[in-house]
Amino acid sequence: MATEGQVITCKAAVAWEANKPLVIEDVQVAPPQAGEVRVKILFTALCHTDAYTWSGKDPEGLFPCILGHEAAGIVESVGEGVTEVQPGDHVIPCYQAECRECKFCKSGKTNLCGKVRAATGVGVMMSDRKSRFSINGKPIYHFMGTSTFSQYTVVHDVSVAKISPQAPLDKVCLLGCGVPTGLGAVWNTAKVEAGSIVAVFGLGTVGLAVAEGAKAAGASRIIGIDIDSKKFDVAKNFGVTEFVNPKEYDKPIQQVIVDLTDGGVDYSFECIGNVSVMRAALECCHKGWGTSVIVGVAASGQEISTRPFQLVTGRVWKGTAFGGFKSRSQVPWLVDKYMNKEIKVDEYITHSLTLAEINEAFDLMHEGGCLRCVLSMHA
Ligand SMILES: NC(=O)c1ccc[n+]([C@@H]2O[C@H](COP(=O)([O-])OP(=O)(O)OC[C@H]3O[C@@H](n4cnc5c(N)ncnc54)[C@H](O)[C@@H]3O)[C@@H](O)[C@H]2O)c1
Ligand SMILES: N[C@@H](CCC(=O)N[C@@H](CSCO)C(=O)NCC(=O)O)C(=O)O
Ligand SMILES: [Zn+2]
Ligand SMILES: [Zn+2]
Repeated sequence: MATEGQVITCKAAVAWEANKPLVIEDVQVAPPQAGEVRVKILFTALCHTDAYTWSGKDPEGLFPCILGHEAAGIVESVGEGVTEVQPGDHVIPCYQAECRECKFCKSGKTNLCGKVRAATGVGVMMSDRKSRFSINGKPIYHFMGTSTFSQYTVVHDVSVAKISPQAPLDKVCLLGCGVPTGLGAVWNTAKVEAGSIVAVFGLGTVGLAVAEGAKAAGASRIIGIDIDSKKFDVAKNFGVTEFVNPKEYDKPIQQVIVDLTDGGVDYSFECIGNVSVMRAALECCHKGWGTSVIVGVAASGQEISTRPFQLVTGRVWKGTAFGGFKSRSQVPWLVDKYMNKEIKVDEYITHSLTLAEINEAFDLMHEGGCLRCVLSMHA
């Protein structure tokens, strides 16, 4: 049955309130308006940022909402004026938009885009500042401009990357967030050179992708730091050469790393979202040139600190969103790299469940053995 122009009623996981179990509801999804695309989501993974917003600690977290931002699907219909995708195209929704026209996109200095950010931060679509999701007339907020925990979602046309129709959607959904973030933190933000010594704090999906990116960049040592020693076996497969568990030392972890590396690392990456670890990650960098990249998302109200002397003496503190990748231009390229076996994706998928099992999937995420859990949306 043709659905174009019609309201679609489908299943979605609704976060009614912070920290309360998600509820699978029948949700009405309005047709896409001008500049919008309605996507049938086939697979979505869970990322820690979904859990962060769900926890109520995200200043941009509005309820009720439909979370989810690491997914893949097929375009169902497009609104007026949409030219770059059409029904049937295989796509990855992109929480970091790329309009190619705004001050940010034209700067050549950042992957951040300003076109729809103000709307996506408050859970609505840009054209009329309204949601396309509702339940019996009650609006449900969008999330990150993607809301992929729904069988159908509506996104801005600047927030969708068209990918190879050959790519397996149950795998490449991961290229919507965690894996590109880690790879890009190394390749785009830090620009790690061959021979570098790298420290990775946090060996979840993002940290492991940092390790993978650092290995590809030719790093000579990749030191993985995690409070869960079970992570090390897996981490070796992603390029980590040495493992440090801070719990096994009395001295501060930055001192441990400095002692291990004759003065500090060339590059460090914080992939946890813990502001104390962010400080340690900066302070374990080598005097004169060491660069630390903040990747983890810390809760509202948290602040970073260090002695300014750390920066005066040449250390550099940076951050990255989506690894600095320009989403619409580079996600298709990442998909092709995966298809050519140049980057890992399958190895990050430890669990597969269905949309109906989403609360179990979040429980799994908080257990050490889970990297990414992929949900089949129409099973
Ligand atoms: N900047 C971005 O664009 C971006 C994109 C995706 C995810 N993120 C963020 O990156 C972070 C990591 O995401 P993930 O999915 O890999 O998370 P994860 O929870 O799977 O991994 C975090 C790891 O850190 C370890 N850890 C926790 N506390 C620690 C400590 N004090 N010292 C050392 N290790 C510790 C955990 O054992 C775990 O292995 C999250 O904060 C997420 O929100 C940011
Ligand atoms: N709303 C949060 C911001 C969270 C955040 O920093 N998000 C990252 C992506 S995390 C993906 O897992 C990001 O891209 N930030 C840049 C942006 O949002 O434009 C808060 O306010 O704390
Ligand atoms: Zn994410
Ligand atoms: Zn832009």
